[in-house]
Amino acid sequence: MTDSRFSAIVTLRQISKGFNDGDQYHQVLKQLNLSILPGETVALTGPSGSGKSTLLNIIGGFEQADSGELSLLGHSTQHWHDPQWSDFRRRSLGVVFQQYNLLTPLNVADNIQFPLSLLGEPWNDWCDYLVNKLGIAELKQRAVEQLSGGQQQRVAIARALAHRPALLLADEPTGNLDAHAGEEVMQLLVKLAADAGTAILMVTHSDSAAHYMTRRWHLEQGNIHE
Ligand SMILES: Nc1ncnc2c1ncn2[C@@H]1O[C@H](COP(=O)(O)OP(=O)(O)OP(=O)(O)O)[C@@H](O)[C@H]1O
Repeated sequence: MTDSRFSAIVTLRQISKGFNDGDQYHQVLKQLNLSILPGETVALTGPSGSGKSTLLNIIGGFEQADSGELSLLGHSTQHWHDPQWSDFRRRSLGVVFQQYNLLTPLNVADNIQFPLSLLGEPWNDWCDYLVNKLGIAELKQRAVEQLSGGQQQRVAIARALAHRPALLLADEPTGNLDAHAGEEVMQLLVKLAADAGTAILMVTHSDSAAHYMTRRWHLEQGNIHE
């Protein structure tokens, strides 16, 4: 599915999105033109309700824009249906949420291997590297619900990067952690994504988390200010 000629991982052209709020129409995203290059890291900031999650959801294919064009890995998604979106997500997308969203019937190792198992691939040296760097190698057989929040977020990061996706979407990844654990998680996230060659788009309300990214998109009243 990848096209060797593409230069941007994500390209938005004139992307708009709005919602009906009672009898009022509220335009959340106004004709946005944006792109993310391979390996770039972008913090997406803005007031509550400004549309950060909506933009992330559009890029991940979880919501549709009202108009405009989204291209991923050099392919227009205009005519994509479920199989194309599933293929993109399986091969090229990792996600990290504030609420870890780990698979609770599975242990740590099985959670991390999950994206690889969808591709028919086994645990590999990269997975060992991830768990060692994240300090969770000793926890591989543990049930995820027995772990602390910081440990669960480390497992979520390993799972998101196990298949070395081109793009990681993160929504408030340090939102549930104390300041110290949040700093540690951000340092690891940035280092390991760089090792994997993964670009990051991260929604955050935290200035200190945003500083770990090389670019910042500030979303306000439907427009992005960089
Ligand atoms: N499915 C929906 N139906 C109607 N309105 C929606 C829907 N999804 C989002 N909205 C509205 O769009 C606006 C943007 O929401 P969004 O969740 O993207 O903001 P956000 O910047 O991520 O907010 P927060 O920082 O509080 O998480 C809000 O006014 C929200 O109420």
